[in-house]
Amino acid sequence: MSALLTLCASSVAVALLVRWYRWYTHRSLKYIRGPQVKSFLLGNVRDFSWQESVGDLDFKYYEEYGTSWRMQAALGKGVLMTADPKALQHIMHKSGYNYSKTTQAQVSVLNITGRSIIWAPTADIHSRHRKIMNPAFSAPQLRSFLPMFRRSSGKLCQQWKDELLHRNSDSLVLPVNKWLARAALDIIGEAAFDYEFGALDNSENEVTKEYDNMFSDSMLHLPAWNVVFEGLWTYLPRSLVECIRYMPTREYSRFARTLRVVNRVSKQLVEQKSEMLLHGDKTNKDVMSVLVRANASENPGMKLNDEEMVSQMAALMLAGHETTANTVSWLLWELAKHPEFQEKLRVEIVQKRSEVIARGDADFAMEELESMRYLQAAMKETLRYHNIVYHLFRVAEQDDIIPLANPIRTKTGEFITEIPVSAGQVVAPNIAVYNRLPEIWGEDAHTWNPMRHLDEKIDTQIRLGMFGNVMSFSAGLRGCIGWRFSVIEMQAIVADLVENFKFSLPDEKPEIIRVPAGVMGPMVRGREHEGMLLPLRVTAVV
Ligand code: HEM
Repeated sequence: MSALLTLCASSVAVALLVRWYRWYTHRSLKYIRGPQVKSFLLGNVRDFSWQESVGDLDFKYYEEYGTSWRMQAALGKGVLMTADPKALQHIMHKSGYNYSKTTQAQVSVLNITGRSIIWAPTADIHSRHRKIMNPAFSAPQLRSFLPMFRRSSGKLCQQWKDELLHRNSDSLVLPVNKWLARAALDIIGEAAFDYEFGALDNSENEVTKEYDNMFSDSMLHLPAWNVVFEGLWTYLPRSLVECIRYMPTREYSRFARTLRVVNRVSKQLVEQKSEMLLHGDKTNKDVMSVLVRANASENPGMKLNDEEMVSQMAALMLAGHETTANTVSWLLWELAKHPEFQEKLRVEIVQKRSEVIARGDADFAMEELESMRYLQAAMKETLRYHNIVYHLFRVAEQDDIIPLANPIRTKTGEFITEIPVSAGQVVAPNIAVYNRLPEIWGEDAHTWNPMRHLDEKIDTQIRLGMFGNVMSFSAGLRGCIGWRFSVIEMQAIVADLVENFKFSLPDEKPEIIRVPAGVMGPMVRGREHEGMLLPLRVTAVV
């Protein structure tokens, strides 16, 4: 028995070694410049995941090496990082499914959402998911959500007014990110599942509690062993890697706990909606109902199975609430730092309000929100400047040649305009740097300046992003399916908040850092133990 075990263990070890050796020696990127690697085991991964504020290292390396450089993942694996517009267009738009998600990216998503669209590992699985989900994200379907978004933002405003009344004050410092996360959870609940989380009414709701600080609890400052361990995943059989979610570590058990709660609710909802469909009820417009109907009318080979259907809920909650809530939080923070722009925005909203009143309507129509130039510019600029997702990780399925708009100097001093990569090469589109390229956004790219979107000076020769050409929603076949949902939601919330409240920095002027916790979120320096936090002084507009 023990001989058999030894044989098995040795075979696994040899197989691992062979796979690793193949990776290590394949068409390398060693001639491309990049930051020094202090540890073979950790590569540069730990430097990035421990940087104090997202972008600190990225912007430094961009200054040193240009728009493409080599970094090193765990166990000596080279990664091509690029913010080069032509390279990104090639990878995200022109290559179809040639650049798929890396094993680490897929398995992390599997741990958080199950077998959802975000996880979908292959072209055929992903296109099947996307086909079923697309109808639920069509522009007319999403526009019909506006009144509901406005109801939620109205509720948020009322809660803040009640707080002010309760404290008998016209101004108060509030953790705006926490409130916005609860509003966004209620919105995704109602729009996506016709389900009331009641998060704004009750922060003790189990789902609200599970999502609170989920990323900072699990992915902020990953320990060294975790980095090496995740580096090993590429060399292990997929079925084994997928079992990792059952390991009782900080990261995996936090995700597993959240997923258990979400799946329980989700299962009931899918059953309920399938039941409604069986009884001929096709009236519900929420995303999940549209999904259940689209799935029912699809031919058997293209359908999502039960597990996949249930997983979409976790995916939508994961992708659709904190991303939007954090973006709005950053937007309010920037308004607090730019009071003149904030006032211009308020005047714009108030002017449109008088048109609504003159017309005898109760609220803004979609066209009115979309015609608010300062509002649109503030959203685009915040998405650009405070991108919640900062790196993507893709792997080339076939040998390829990546073209560059900006030639880079190699270690030997030669300038190259394209980078040949082998199948299996990991490529990391760098959203943080692309969104700050002076050649696209202007010399003041490192300044939050919404006016750039009104001056029409942005270089859009290479079209990449979905909204304002920013990369924050990613791009191409696997770009954010919910970008329109998010934009409509953000404009509904911001217009309401700015019409009703003024935002300023708290007296103690807390230093806000953009922590790298898988996604980028705000924390107060010195109060990191409180988790994600963005406090602002909120004053009622009278
Ligand atoms: C400011 C808000 C948002 C940002 C910054 C954002 C960003 C992103 C990014 C960068 C991706 C690509 C991830 C990758 O390739 O690994 C993505 C994908 C996705 N997003 Fe969003 N997102 C936002 C809002 C939303 C909303 C509101 C929803 C749903 C209601 C949503 C649903 C999704 C889904 C389902 C995917 C996976 C798409 C696919 O793989 O085909 N997102 N998002």
